[in-house]
This record gives sequence, C-alpha cells and structure tokens, in this order.
Amino acid sequence: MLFLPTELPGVFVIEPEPTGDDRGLFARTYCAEEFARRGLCTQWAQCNVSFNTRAGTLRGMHWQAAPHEEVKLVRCTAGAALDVVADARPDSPTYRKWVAVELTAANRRAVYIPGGYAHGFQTFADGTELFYQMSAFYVPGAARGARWDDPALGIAWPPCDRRVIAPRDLSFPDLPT
Ligand SMILES: Cc1cn([C@H]2C[C@H](O)[C@@H](COP(=O)(O)OP(=O)(O)O[C@H]3O[C@H](C)C(=O)[C@H](O)[C@H]3O)O2)c(=O)[nH]c1=O
Repeated sequence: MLFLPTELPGVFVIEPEPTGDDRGLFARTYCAEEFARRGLCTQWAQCNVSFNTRAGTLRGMHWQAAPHEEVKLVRCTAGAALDVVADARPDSPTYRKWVAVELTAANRRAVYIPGGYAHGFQTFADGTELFYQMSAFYVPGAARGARWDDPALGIAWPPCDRRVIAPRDLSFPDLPT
C-alpha cells in the first residue's frame, strides 16, 4: 500500500499495490503493522456500509463531537464517488481547507480520516456503495455537520442536475467565515 499525504494533516489516500495475473488481481487493503508504523489507528470498533441508489447522492459533511471523535477508513466497493474531507473547526490552523479524492470500486483506493474532520461524498454512479471502518462506537447525540454548499468551505462538488440530499444535511447552519 502507498500512503499518500494530503494538504490536511493526518489525512492520507491509501493506494493498493495489486498483484495481477491471468485470474485477476490480489491486493492488501489494510495492515495493522504498516498503519501502526505511521502512527495511524489500528483499533476499529465498528464497520458500516453506505449504499446509494442514485448517482448524485450527497451525504455530509459530518463529524462526531469530542469526546466521541471517529477515525474513519473509507473505501468504495461498488460504483464511484468523490470523497471530501474538510476542516470545519474554526480554531484549527487548517480551518476551511478541504481535500477531495475519487474513490471507485476500480481504483480500490481508501481515504484515512482522523477524528474531528468533516467527511462527505457525492456519488457518480447509481448503486454506489462505500465501506467504512470506524475507530469509535457511534453516539447519535455527538453527530455534527456542515452544509455541502457552505460558503466558508467552498467545496467544488462535481456538477449535478439533481442531487439527492437528506433534509438534515440541508439544514446545517453556516460556519463562521
Ligand atoms: C453514521 C451512523 C448512522 N447510524 C444510523 C443512524 C440513522 O438511523 C441511519 C442513517 O444515519 P445517517 O443518515 O446519519 O447516515 P449518513 O448520512 O450516511 O451519515 C454518514 O455519512 C457521512 C458521509 C459519514 O462520514 C458518516 O459515516 C455518517 O455521518 O444509520 C448508525 O447506526 N451508525 C452510524 O455510525
């Protein structure tokens, strides 16, 4: 696996290094030793799947408030999505910065997201599914969010005629600019 840093401290794109043959390919997608060697999380409390019926489905931007922060390891297991990580913490030196990476079933990439960052994605294809490893148990009352189109973040989402967004995600208040 290749661990590619991004402009957000601690956020990595993890590229598999597949071995191919005439049957197809084999690739390691996780290794506790390689993660520990880089100071990354190796303890995962829960795994989740997010299935998205329609292309243009946009979920996010979500995070869990302290002390229930979640480290997330996210990959796409069907279809394709633009995955976005943003710093929505006004007291952070990287406040308002965001990074985006295409996660697809074909590229088998993953994104490693430290606790405290906001996470979201927009799907490119019907039937897109994402698989999450989460470092902490989900606490509903600790769920926080920022709007996908918050001017403070200015996330450049892919153009889309008709996004599918949950009413809660449309109702998050503006972040301070
Ligand atoms: C996140 C989560 C949700 N749920 C329950 C709560 C609801 O009854 C149902 C759907 O939850 P929600 O609408 O919050 O799901 P998403 O909008 O996909 O939220 C996720 O989307 C963004 C992109 C993320 O990064 C997080 O994983 C998470 O916030 O699953 C659980 O039981 N456990 C969980 O960890």
